[in-house]
Amino acid sequence: MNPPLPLEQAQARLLALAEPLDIEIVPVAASLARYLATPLIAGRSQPPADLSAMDGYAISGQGPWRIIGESRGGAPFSGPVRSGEAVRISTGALLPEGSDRVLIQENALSQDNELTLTSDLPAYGQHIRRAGFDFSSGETLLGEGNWIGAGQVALILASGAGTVPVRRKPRVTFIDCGDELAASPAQCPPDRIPASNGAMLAALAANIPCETRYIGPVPDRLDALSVALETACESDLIVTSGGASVGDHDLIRPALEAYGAQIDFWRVAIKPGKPLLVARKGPQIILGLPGNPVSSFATGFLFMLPLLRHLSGAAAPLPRQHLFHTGTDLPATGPRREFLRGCIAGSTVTPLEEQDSSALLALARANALIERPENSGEVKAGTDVPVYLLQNG
Ligand SMILES: Nc1nc2c(c(=O)[nH]1)N[C@H]1C(S)=C(S)[C@@H](COP(=O)(O)OP(=O)(O)OC[C@H]3O[C@@H](n4cnc5c(N)ncnc54)[C@H](O)[C@@H]3O)O[C@H]1N2
Ligand code: MOO
Repeated sequence: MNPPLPLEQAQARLLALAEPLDIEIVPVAASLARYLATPLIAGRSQPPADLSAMDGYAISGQGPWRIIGESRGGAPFSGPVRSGEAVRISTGALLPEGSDRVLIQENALSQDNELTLTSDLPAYGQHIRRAGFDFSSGETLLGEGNWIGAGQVALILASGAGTVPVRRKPRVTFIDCGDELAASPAQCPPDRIPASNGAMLAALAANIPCETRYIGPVPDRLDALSVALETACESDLIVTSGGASVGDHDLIRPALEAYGAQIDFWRVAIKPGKPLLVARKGPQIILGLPGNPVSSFATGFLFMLPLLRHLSGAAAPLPRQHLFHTGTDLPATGPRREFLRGCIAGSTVTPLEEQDSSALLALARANALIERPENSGEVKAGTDVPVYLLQNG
């Protein structure tokens, strides 16, 4: 039996197994939470001309001024402004030719088309947004693999694009495996437990646009597991949970072999989540996550989400760490990298008391995973520790 892989090696191996999916062109509104498949190049400049940043008067010279017209959004003033002249102007309106600054209306008095100052003269160029100061036509605005959020949606539209190239959405099938699992939480016999991992993993993936499907719970029988895997044969990714360990009824490995998948690696030196199994069949990837709910969650967070981001074309698919002070002393660790469920309050993260890999109450109360390096000594309260932010509370 090979020793468990170190975390970074296992993550790199998983991502190297799969290519980002094919490119499709979608309307900008449909690109939210996806990743740019090509760099974004500006098709226009923003602003397209010098604009006023305030409501007031575009002026030329020292004043007083004679008001000769108006420039407003969508209706610019045509013609030049000469020294001693002013044009009424709105925020965002085109600056008339010849005006060299904008006087805000709070600092001016207008009477019978005569404009006078009630405060200091604005400096040359004041309250003017110069053409192209935000971006210029032909400029690279965002790189390939950039995530598309609200700000990016606005930038893509402003750059002159109505559509955007992204990777097609991954098709994912979640399969819950185990004789002990009940499909209905409300009608769960005393010797069973409600199946919750598949729904939890689908929820974990909900921020990444995917086409998802659920199968289960599937009993611990090779024939039943084979049917489930065959049913999911069109998926880009199959995520199973349970049956990944060494027990007599842990059948994911033989079921995958019968399905024709090649096992790439099994077991990672992390706690929880050691018995993670990774396999592929052609372009399809299969993640066999451990059944313990917190182990499933941790491997979902550290492996499934990065893989989904990678398939979706993300430039940086791995989760990001942040530093927080630990609120309590943290015990020494063994040969596995540990991920403690913790709660962040202000700049402090405190591990929950219950760290068993089946403990759902502590998982639901956590909003962070605290990373503890393998073979590390005890850490004192107040020390900075690396933390992954969760979205469940
Ligand atoms: N002799 C050894 N035993 C175990 C080892 C080991 O190295 N040697 N590893 C342990 C570790 S670590 C983990 S993690 C678990 C993982 O086991 P499996 O992936 O085989 O999971 P199961 O045995 O099927 O289930 C474990 C536990 O989780 C519950 N479960 C399973 N699926 C679901 C689901 N969909 N929803 C909710 N709960 C689920 C299941 O009822 C069990 O209680 O193995 C250790 N054993
Ligand atoms: O890895 Mo298991 O996940 O320690 O319980």
